[in-house]
Amino acid sequence: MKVAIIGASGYTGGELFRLLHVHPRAEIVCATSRQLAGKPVTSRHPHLTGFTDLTFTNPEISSIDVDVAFLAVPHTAAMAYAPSMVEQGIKVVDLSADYRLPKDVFEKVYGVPHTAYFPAPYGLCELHREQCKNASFVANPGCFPTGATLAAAPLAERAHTIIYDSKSGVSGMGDNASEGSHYPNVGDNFIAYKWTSHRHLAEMRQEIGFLKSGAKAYFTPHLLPVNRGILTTAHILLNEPMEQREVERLYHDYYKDEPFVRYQRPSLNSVRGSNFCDLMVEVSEERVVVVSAIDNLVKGASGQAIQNMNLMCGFSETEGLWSPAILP
Ligand SMILES: NC(=O)C1=CN([C@@H]2O[C@H](COP(=O)(O)OP(=O)(O)OC[C@H]3O[C@@H](n4cnc5c(N)ncnc54)[C@H](OP(=O)(O)O)[C@@H]3O)[C@@H](O)[C@H]2O)C=CC1
Ligand SMILES: CC(=O)N[C@@H](CCC(=O)OP(=O)(O)O)C(=O)O
Repeated sequence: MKVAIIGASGYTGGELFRLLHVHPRAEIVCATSRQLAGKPVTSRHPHLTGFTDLTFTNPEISSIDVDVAFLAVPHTAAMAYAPSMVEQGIKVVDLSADYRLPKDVFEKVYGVPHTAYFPAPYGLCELHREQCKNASFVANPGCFPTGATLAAAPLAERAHTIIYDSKSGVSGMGDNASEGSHYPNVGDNFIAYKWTSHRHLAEMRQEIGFLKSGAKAYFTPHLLPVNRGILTTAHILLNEPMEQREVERLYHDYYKDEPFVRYQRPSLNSVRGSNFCDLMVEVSEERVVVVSAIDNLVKGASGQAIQNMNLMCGFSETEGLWSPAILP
């Protein structure tokens, strides 16, 4: 498969390169960056030296001849590319938020008009696998909703309230420097942000609805002084109390055929660089605490995007992704 990465100079673009290099069926032939057009990809991504001779090009999509494209561009930018690429017969995985929500919800949450809306499967593979198989376009989920929804899914139907408390590494902000990502403001520090109003809450609530749960969901994100990873503590308040063993069995059964969900004590170290989501439960009367860990750039973005590409193209879901995490 010939592959294009639109937005290849960013973090998720660089991670797509690293992961696709070992994918047996993918060859990256196009990597775009408007600011770095004409420069070698390795000038931005030295980790790729020896693995690619490509130079960045401008995203002139009418002349791109590929089978698959990843849109690794900021939200509101993807809608400028998605419709015409799909029309050209290219299979597209969009890493941005542009097609994750219905049009009216997107416009409310993101505060901008959606100028090129069409409905798309939501690419949380464990929940929406059938819609993603053979699809020509998939909206890859947000990083926080991925870890949070996987933590809550098996119990959602039995809950009346779900509170997600998440901590993210700084690469979740992308590679644009800002006051919030400035080292002295992040290193040796720990903050909550958008305490009650983060845009990912809409995706989390959408998935709770998909799971036929009437539970109310709430979300507070925090910024951890690490590069990669998201640890989510989901407090799930049940309609009826359950025993520890019963909840454990429920989680084991729910995820028994899922290659990328592991039932074990979660930590960022155990998932870093991998496409795994690790999770574990502890029950106290009506409250179940589920903790999940993912790498925001892999299962939270580029790895899950490749998992979706595999589904869309009829490949084995683990192809190119079956590797363990990197230890510190
Ligand atoms: N970082 C993360 O953990 C996650 C990110 N995502 C989403 O993935 C997408 C990419 O994120 P990330 O890699 O972190 O972002 P970065 O800011 O690191 O990179 C963005 C890339 O998009 C390009 N770009 C920016 N504007 C446009 C435009 N209008 N048209 C074409 N290309 C453009 C940039 O290059 P240039 O400006 O030179 O063209 C750059 O290559 C975003 O939508 C993000 O929300 C999703 C899950 C997790
Ligand atoms: C740490 C950090 O800033 N994280 C980002 C979310 C990361 C992400 O990729 O979300 P989208 O895919 O929806 O853009 C944030 O809170 O907005």
